[in-house]
Amino acid sequence: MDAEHMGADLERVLISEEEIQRRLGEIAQDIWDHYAGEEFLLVGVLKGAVLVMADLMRAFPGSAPMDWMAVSSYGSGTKSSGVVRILKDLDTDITDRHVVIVEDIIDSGLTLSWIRANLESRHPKSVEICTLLRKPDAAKVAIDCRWVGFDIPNDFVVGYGLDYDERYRNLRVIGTLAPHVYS
Ligand SMILES: O=P(O)(O)OC[C@H]1O[C@H](OP(=O)(O)OP(=O)(O)O)[C@H](O)[C@@H]1O
Ligand SMILES: Nc1nc2[nH]cnc2c(=O)[nH]1
Repeated sequence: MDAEHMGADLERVLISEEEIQRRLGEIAQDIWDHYAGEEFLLVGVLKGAVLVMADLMRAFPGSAPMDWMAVSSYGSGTKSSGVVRILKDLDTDITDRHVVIVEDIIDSGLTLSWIRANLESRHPKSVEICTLLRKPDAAKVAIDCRWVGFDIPNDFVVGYGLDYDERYRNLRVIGTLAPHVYS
């Protein structure tokens, strides 16, 4: 599908490219200041967080190591199943290290609450969460999230890493899909 058709599938743009980049710049500085020279490991959750990770880490004043996990929670549907399975685990031993989980979105919160508990059981020095998006009205479990880019309404969104059936991840904006896409 070409870019023009992808854009036409959006009903509404919720967050522009400029807004995303500006907010990630602010968060990057805040994370950097928070650890005050101590090393922290960025843990991205595949695949949605790929773009957040790329832009966040490039906004740091220095470098930070990264690692990735892949879990299954949504399949190809639009509802979280709540059943989380590790498809790819970390390459890194996080014992006694500061960890920042990097996510694209907290929706029901089920995925991140499971991942956080899993990582905490490995005895890290600390675990914090950074998410670009959060849907407060969709929360099924409370998540203590230190860095949130934007709170958004409880609608299914795509773009900037977020897909609908593997499409739209490469959109530079975040938006809702037009009804004709689902039918
Ligand atoms: O708060 P929750 O309701 O649990 O939803 C959030 C999860 O859903 C998305 O991943 P998805 O399973 O769609 O996989 P993907 O990142 O590979 O697209 C997102 O990246 C989070 O991991
Ligand atoms: N693409 C997409 N994936 C999600 N995973 C959890 N919530 C969402 C959402 O709103 N959009």
